[in-house]
Amino acid sequence: KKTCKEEPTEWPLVGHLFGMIADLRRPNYHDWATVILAGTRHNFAGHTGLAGVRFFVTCDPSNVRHIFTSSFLNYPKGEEFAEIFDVLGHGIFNADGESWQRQRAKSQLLMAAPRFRSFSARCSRDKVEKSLLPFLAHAADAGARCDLHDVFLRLTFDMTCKLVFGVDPSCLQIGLPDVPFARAMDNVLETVILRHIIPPACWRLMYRYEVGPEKKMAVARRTIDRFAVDMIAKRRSDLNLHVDDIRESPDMLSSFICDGDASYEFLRDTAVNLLLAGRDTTGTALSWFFYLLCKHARVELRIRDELAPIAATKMVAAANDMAVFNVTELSNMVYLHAALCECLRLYPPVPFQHKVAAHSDVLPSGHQMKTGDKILVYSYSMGRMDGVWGKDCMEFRPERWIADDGKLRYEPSYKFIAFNTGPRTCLGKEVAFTQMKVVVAAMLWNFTVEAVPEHVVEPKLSIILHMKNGFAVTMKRRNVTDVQG
Ligand code: HEM
Repeated sequence: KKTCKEEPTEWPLVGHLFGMIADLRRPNYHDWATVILAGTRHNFAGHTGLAGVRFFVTCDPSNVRHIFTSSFLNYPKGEEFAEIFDVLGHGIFNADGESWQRQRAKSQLLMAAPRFRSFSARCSRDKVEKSLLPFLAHAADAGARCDLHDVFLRLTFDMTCKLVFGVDPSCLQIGLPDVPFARAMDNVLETVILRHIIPPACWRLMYRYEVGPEKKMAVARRTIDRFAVDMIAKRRSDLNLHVDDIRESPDMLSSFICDGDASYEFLRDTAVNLLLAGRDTTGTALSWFFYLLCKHARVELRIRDELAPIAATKMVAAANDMAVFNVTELSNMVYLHAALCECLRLYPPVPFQHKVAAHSDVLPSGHQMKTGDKILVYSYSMGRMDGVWGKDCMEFRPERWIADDGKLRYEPSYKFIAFNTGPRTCLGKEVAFTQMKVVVAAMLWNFTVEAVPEHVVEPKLSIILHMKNGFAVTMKRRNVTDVQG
């Protein structure tokens, strides 16, 4: 018997499988999952009878804390996850156990180093100044519509390539060149979600014979591998040409090569994992942020008010000059930080995460897990539960992140799981905030972004919360000398 009428129908033999496949046609799968989780008190247990697979979907903070932290070792990602995401090879996202620990320790050491942090801050500012602002100014002057989602994914792809390879492929430029790697990555992410639902034997066969959605996957994998080979070869030859500079290059690939981890397989897997981690997440977060600002002029004004005293210290002489901000200048902008967190609560770029029960266990919600049970932790739904965030949980209200003393309010990461929680917490959180703040400040100060009214914005069915139809906007310059008064 259904607890909530939106639940997929359970059929004899095949369990919830057909119901879930039929529901793939829904315009917003994540909203549907959210309605079910709200109606089932945050937890839904199902099975796909044929293969005997049991799955459990949860957005219950006490379960999340148990799965990701207190019983972390009992809930690895599992072999099936690694197979579904085979494009990521043995990289950090796919790894469990000792291999994950080794990779995490290495990346953490590198990303926490002051040299890497200042490299990341410098790259973000330079990219905004030299690519993003000129691109948007051109769009504004031409009065043309642009797809802001595409612009941000190009921007964050360039930024991430610079951090990972030390090379900026300049995908964000006037004329918007074709980016085969990015297209391939989008195809991978779309196909991967089907692999979560279609029985493994079926999708493996489809992949082998390159039919149906798996054809796109096979083609995409070849494109991704070609890109990685080219970038690694280029970096190696650059480094060989300037042998003395190898240890000075702050990008991640150079550091790994210097550490002696130079096997092609390791470098390829690391690079592809980091590109996915950096490009899609931050680009997606920025897209939803501007989507929300277009609907909440009040929030946009408050961020501009917060920026005004910083902008006043900058000399902007001519009407068309544009102000650019350093991340250190923005470090005290509490409202901007709160608004970004509020956007990540409602639109987490990674809408759900995948775990498996290594041994039987009982969750804090009382649900019994058996060895091999699949678990989907639904971050998207967690941000939209009134039992977790209060009756106004569907409202975009940055103020909820600000305490009475005007400082940022602490929210535990098992409740705000956009960056994950526990030992596998996102390693790029600081890089991501740096990039987002520098981009938002420069765009809001120099431009007005207007959403094209008739354009429908909704999430794509993908493991990243991409926008299905993009985000059509028009840009208008703000006269910075006037507003500085
Ligand atoms: C708004 C931006 C971002 C969000 C929302 C985000 C979110 C996440 C989430 C949810 C995970 C866990 C994924 C999983 O275990 O399946 C994760 C892991 C990770 N993220 Fe991020 N991320 C962001 C930006 C970045 C950036 C810019 C980088 C690096 C340049 C990065 C590097 C990583 C790495 C290396 C991991 C793996 C950690 C591990 O497994 O131990 N992330 N991130």
